[in-house]
Amino acid sequence: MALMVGARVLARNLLRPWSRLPDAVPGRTGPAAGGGDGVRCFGSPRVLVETDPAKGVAVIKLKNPPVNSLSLEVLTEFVISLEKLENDKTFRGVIVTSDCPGIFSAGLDLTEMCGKSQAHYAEYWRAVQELWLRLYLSNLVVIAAINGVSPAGGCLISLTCDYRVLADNPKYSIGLNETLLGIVAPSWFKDTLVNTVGHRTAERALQLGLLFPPAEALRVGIVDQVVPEDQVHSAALSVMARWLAIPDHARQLTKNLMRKPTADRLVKQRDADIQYFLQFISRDSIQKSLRVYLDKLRQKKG
Ligand SMILES: CCCCCCCCCC/C=C/CC(=O)SCCNC(=O)CCNC(=O)[C@H](O)C(C)(C)COP(=O)(O)OP(=O)(O)OC[C@H]1O[C@@H](n2cnc3c(N)ncnc32)[C@H](O)[C@@H]1OP(=O)(O)O
Repeated sequence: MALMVGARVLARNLLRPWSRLPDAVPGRTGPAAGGGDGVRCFGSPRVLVETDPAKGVAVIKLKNPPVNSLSLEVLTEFVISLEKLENDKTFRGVIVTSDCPGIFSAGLDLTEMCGKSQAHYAEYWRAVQELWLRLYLSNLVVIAAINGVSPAGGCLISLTCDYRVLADNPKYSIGLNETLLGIVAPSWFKDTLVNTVGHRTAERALQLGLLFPPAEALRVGIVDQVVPEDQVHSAALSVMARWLAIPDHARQLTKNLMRKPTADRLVKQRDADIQYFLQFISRDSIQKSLRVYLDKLRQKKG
């Protein structure tokens, strides 16, 4: 039942005409994503989309302050924006970045996984799955311009992209640090990392919950390029131009060849994966770990 409610909510959101989204900001023109006129913006307050139709490129900027945590709303709005871009043949590439200074994304929203109902957990997890599937199998060239710290789910978002550019700032670490929270990265998180850095590096990184600073991130291959902070966006645009020089059909079929077997593993057992998540996240010991971790984050200031 819970699963059906979750699926219905997501389906309703996905099918809702864009212009009727409650938070939509349609047709606003704004400063160019890559310079020049004709850039149009749409999206929602939490997921801004700047489009440059002449270049065929869009920029998705996550804006969920203070830390760009991936709440249910952010996940849903992200999927809707992506789908809109996928369905508009004007666009061939998208850059994913953050509008929150110093933070790409703090990952999954811990408050969505703590002290909530089973129905809520199911709805939330389905939304996490949905975003991962959409990003991982996107026909667009997807480039991450990582302009801030990127733990756990934030790292996962960038791992689904075709290429990762990280700003060279020692504070901007990246990795799947789930074990440090007392939780476990699911198999498809693990697969995404293995496909990027190889089995041994992934095993060590996952068990130890490693967060890599830029130079190390580049060395292990969890990012493809490290550039000075003020050049992240221009570097992402240069990389985009190179990837867009490849004929779409050949690149897309090749991407599919590389990624579909991994995605299919989740698609085939999506409901079972949700049930597994429900069992895991509802355990008293896991809820306690999450509460302790959240309290530590909150007390940091005091
Ligand atoms: C066998 C298989 C089993 C399968 C079962 C599945 C199990 C579940 C798997 C789920 C996987 C989880 C992936 C995740 O993404 S979990 C999230 C991991 N994220 C983190 O560890 C990052 C935590 N945050 C930080 O380290 C820092 O906040 C920061 C990002 C470095 C920023 O530091 P800052 O000093 O600028 O800000 P800070 O004061 O810490 O935070 C400001 C407020 O934001 C709150 N907050 C931070 N992160 C989160 C978050 N991820 N979710 C929700 N809220 C967050 C923080 O509590 C502060 O709140 P407040 O202002 O004090 O109220």
